[in-house]
Amino acid sequence: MALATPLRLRRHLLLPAGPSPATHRALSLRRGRLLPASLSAAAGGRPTVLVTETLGSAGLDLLRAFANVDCSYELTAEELRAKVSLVDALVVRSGTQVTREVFEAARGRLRVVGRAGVGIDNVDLQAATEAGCLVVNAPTANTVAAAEHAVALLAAVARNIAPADASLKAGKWQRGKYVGVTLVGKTLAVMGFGKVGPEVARRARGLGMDVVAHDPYAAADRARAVGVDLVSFDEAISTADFISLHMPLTPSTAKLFNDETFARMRKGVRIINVSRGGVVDEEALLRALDNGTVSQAALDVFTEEPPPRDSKLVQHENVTVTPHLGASTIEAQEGVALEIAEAVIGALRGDLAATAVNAPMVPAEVLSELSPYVVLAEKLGRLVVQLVAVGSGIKGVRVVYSSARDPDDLDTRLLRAMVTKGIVEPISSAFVNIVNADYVAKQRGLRIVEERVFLDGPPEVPLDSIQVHLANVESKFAGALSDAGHICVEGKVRDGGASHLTLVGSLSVDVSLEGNLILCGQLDHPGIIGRVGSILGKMNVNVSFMSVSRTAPGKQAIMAIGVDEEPGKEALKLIGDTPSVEEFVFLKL
Ligand SMILES: NC(=O)C1=CN([C@@H]2O[C@H](COP(=O)(O)OP(=O)(O)OC[C@H]3O[C@@H](n4cnc5c(N)ncnc54)[C@H](O)[C@@H]3O)[C@@H](O)[C@H]2O)C=CC1
Ligand SMILES: O=C(O)C(=O)COP(=O)(O)O
Repeated sequence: MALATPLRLRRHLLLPAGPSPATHRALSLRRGRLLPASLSAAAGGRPTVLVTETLGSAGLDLLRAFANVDCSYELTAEELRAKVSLVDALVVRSGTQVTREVFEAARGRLRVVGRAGVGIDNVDLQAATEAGCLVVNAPTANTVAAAEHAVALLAAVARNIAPADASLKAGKWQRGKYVGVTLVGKTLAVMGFGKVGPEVARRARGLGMDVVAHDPYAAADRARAVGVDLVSFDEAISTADFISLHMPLTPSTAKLFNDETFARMRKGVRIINVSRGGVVDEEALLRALDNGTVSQAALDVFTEEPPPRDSKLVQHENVTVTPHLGASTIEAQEGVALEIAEAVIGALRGDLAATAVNAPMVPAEVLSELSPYVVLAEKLGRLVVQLVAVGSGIKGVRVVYSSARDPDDLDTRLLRAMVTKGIVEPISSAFVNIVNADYVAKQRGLRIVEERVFLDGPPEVPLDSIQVHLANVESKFAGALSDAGHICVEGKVRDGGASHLTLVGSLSVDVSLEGNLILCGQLDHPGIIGRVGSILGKMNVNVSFMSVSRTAPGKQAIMAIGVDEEPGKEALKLIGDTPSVEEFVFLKL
């Protein structure tokens, strides 16, 4: 649950990387680097942020200090699609539909969607994830504004403020018509007890109301702390005089308030909705208003916004409406604008405020600790996929982490994402990042299984080694097959954070994973190392590392040679022709 000080809750994540123009390469998580360089530094230009709805000025100023900001309000869907491929980030409120078509039109450039507010029902999260586009929101700065608006509407309906005001302005003086009801002693059901719900509950308690709440995911002790009982949906709606809605619009809350649920409410109930219009079946509400089940409703939100001019619901004499004003206070708008500007800038830089909606969040300290292993994981992925024989599809990937850490203290999501990135990117046009790694793996039918090997010892070091196994595939390098017949590579992080290859198949090696690698499988005979070394020397290929391992003297051996340059065809042929060299493979890291 986010707290009231979101700016201090900075978390980090690997920035989404997508297929993008060269000038935006800087954003992608480049091999060998944990965090992407900032756009401005590496691309020689500033990122561009498109803002499609009014945003508090302090937030705009913050964005402008970091990026080119294009404020284009009231764009048509077509205009938005045309602009979105020219920007790195998009900042919206509830009035912009960020659909799958928008992500498709972005053609990989759009990296971040910032929702300056809470509800993200106007953003197609699945499409964002598939596109590797991060979605962040500003979930805390408008909480109080929304709660105050709900309470304002609650009091307004109880005392007929809106119709009485209209009547007097129309020249009438109808004191008898607008007799209200008191709030003291009445029961309010707060539906949804996240951030706004409790604020409404607290205020309603202050007005002398009895408050119950329903939220399938809320903790009872949190509710009790504000003097509220958490009750079942049925109990809440059937005992309340007033019902205030504070849940998100999701497939399971859509039209939750319908003919059937209205029928279970107390006759004459009053309903306040400052959440989302879609949680109410508006036609059913109209019927309930007409038959008196619901005596009054106060609506800030509508299924379609703005609602049609002739909407019977809006025009209904027992309905009080506002045009989605819940978050519209000066203070809340300054707050969300700052909150979202911070989050968007952080995400463009490669770190993230604690408000990612479609990506795992990794605390900064965890990220910093895991950073060398993140690099290693990607390199092992790249290595292992190059060992697969052409035409032998990969299905199952087993990643084995050896560690003395308690499983709860080792967050492997990042590592899994990077193994996936390493495996998928060399063999496809897909760009993989932490947002879309699991999705991309699933799409490609890659089943990634993670296993832990528990080591004794002090848990200061997060990991001893990472192994990547590919089962049921043929290898172009027989020496990469383990005794179980899997392609297997293992790596460790050595002092100073360097990635090392420590196992190929079932043979231990020790070679730094920098530059490129030649693996030779040979019979362990004298002179081979020298011969291969001199071939490379003659061809001007600098050897950075060499490691040899054998099953037994005179038997099968593997030579792992790190090389700075890519050897030419002739050099590779000469290596292959070297007596006793049975096979070899050149691998790009
Ligand atoms: N009208 C406006 O301008 C504003 C509207 N909102 C809307 O208000 C709603 C609440 O906002 P927050 O409290 O910040 O969100 P939140 O995410 O903190 O809380 C929502 C709560 O609803 C609960 N919930 C989910 N399904 C439920 C169900 N079937 N029945 C009951 N509870 C359920 C969740 O467990 C969660 O605790 C959101 O829809 C948001 O978009 C928020 C701010 C301004
Ligand atoms: O934050 C929310 O969920 C809201 O509904 C506020 O919407 P708005 O930013 O005012 O369009």
